[in-house]
Amino acid sequence: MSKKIAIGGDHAGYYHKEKLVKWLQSEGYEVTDFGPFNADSADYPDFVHPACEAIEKGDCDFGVLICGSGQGVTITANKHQKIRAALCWDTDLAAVTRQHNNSNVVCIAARWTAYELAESIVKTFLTTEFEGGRHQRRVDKISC
Ligand SMILES: O=C(CO)[C@H](O)[C@H](O)[C@H](O)COP(=O)(O)O
Repeated sequence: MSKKIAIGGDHAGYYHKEKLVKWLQSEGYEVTDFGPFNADSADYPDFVHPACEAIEKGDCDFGVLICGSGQGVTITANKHQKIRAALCWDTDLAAVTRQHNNSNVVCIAARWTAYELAESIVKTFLTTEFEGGRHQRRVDKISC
């Protein structure tokens, strides 16, 4: 069954998001776009919270969040109990956060990440498995 992806961000991430939606769909992912739907100035929490709620409810499997620096979407997403969001600026980080942290949301800094690299980061994130073992014990200790 195809993985279901929640995607969202803000105006600064809008153009990356639009391209990522098309690319993810072409790869066979089922994508739910939480916006924004144009490049007008927008507030990332308005789009990040609904995207994360969809993952927490099980409506989506993974999230892709994009803002200017990636910081705002990461901070917001990690307010959710069931979300482990990681800001990734290369493919090695995208792989290790899946392997070690079982992250379920990848965050991208659109103003510091060329589109082609963003696509590679998302591809690596979505195709890398959690290693479990000692990492499961640590992930279990994250919630407070
Ligand atoms: O939340 C952010 C910074 O931590 C994001 O990078 C936003 O995209 C950024 O703050 C938007 O800035 P703008 O000046 O309103 O375009």
